Amino acid sequence: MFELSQMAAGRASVSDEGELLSGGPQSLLHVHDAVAQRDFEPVLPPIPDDALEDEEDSVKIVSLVKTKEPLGATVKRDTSTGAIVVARIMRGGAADKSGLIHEGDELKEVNGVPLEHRKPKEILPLLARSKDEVRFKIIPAYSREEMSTTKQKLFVRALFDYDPNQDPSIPCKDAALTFKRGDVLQIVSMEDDTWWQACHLEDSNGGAGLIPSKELHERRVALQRPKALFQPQRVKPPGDLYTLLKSPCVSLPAGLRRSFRLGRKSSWAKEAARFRRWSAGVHSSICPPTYIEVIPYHREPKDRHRVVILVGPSGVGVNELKRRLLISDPDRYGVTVPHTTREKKRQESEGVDYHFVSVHMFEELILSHRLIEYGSYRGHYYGTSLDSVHRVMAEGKVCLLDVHPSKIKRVYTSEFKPYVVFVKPPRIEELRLTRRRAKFNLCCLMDTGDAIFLSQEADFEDMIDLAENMERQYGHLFDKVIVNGDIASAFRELRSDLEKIQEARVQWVPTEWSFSSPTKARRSCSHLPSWI
Ligand SMILES: Nc1ncnc2c1ncn2[C@@H]1O[C@H](COP(=O)(O)OP(=O)(O)OP(=O)(O)O)[C@@H](O)[C@H]1O
Repeated sequence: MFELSQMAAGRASVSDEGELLSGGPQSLLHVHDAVAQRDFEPVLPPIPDDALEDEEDSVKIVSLVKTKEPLGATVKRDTSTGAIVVARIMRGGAADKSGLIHEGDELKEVNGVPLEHRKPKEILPLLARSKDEVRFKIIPAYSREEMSTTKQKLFVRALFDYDPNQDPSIPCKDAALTFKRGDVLQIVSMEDDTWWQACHLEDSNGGAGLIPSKELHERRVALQRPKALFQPQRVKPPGDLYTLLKSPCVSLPAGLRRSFRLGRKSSWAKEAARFRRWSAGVHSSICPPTYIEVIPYHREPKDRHRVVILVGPSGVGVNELKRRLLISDPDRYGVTVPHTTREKKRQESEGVDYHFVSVHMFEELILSHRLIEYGSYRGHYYGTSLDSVHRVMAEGKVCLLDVHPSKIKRVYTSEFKPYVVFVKPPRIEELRLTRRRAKFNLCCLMDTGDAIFLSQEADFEDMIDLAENMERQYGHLFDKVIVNGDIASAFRELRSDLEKIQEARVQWVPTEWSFSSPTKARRSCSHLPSWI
């Protein structure tokens, strides 16, 4: 490791300052004497003979003892002045720990060798040549006070995967941080607009690494997006569909039987998928998911469980996963009972299958904003109320909610603390294989007794397209993505993830939940305060 041995240029060393601050009145007198005798000063290396007169105030000589650990700094040439400056100090690295070299500092000399007219790559051999000690002559960029005010604790959850080995523009691969979507990172520096520095939460002792800044990632995604526009066979104007989508009853009721949703799928859902493809391609103004600011949440045993929201394109397997969770642990998981205005069937029970209400009562629920989502089917209303979620939570169960992602915002509050799982279809080959094996493509029986035949290939493509659009539009709200290829593996992964969440000592939740309740989740990056 490089260790600090001395610093110079007429300043007290860090440890001297510490002593000055820690004493009482006696110490103060002692310090006064010491200052009067000027014996507080560290032993300085001789001021270089060639130091310019006007540099004396600002030049600093820093000596570091050399060990095997790298210095943890990068240098670059300032294009306007030609000077060699410290481009980056890796947090937790040897240079950072020394506290004596900072970003923006100008390097004048290394071991007495002037750096004027040298290229950054010529500096490494100079460092390598030095044996026990490396001595830098530096013109500091900032005072130490300025530096300390810029440091804050900021935690974010990454909303995309990052592998520096796949990134040709990373300034230094070895200095980069690999992360996966969902990882919580501590941001330690945002001074650079393009490359931030962060460390993994579980690795807070380790050094920081470079990660793409929010702006950089957004720019990159925006550059990739035009590809979507060049798929002529898939881009289709919406026609009459816009009118349909503007209708107040387009959202999917939660807790409804699968057959209802499948029936819906064969009618407007396919067109909706095409519309969304078109609108996403043409009006791609939505910010891509980057990082969301999070804070720790320490769940107390008396606290209610977080609501688990399962979302995904129709037919992907949301209901199947929900069903398996309920069967696997009925004491732990519960589902809401929906409201409907249709007649009760003979075998059905009030409050078990549905809450059977009048149209007037249903409209009251709509007007009082007590419904998370609602829709109409064959002339009857169906909907899921906030109260029904409360009821499941009050039983001490984890409420499994299955809503369209546009409705997540209705429960995106500290009251429900939703944990959102996005169920995603696998690649088309696996989707074909697994669903054909399960004979899903052959025929689906509706609760009316009608059999509908699905045009399998188009459905698979629509499902994948819908999933992509959902992820693009609502990805910032997803805590977990489960790819539902093999149903048994997807279920195992989901169950173990939910158990981990419930048992975790600390959970990371959006910062905005700490400000108000209920809170509105906003999609636009520019408006969401915790979206950085
Ligand atoms: N991984 C899988 N492999 C094979 N079949 C699956 C898989 N996941 C789900 N299925 C089957 O696909 C069909 C549709 O699943 P499911 O009803 O859960 O979809 P959904 O996402 O709830 O869609 P909808 O809301 O339209 O009902 C069901 O018959 C289910 O058993």
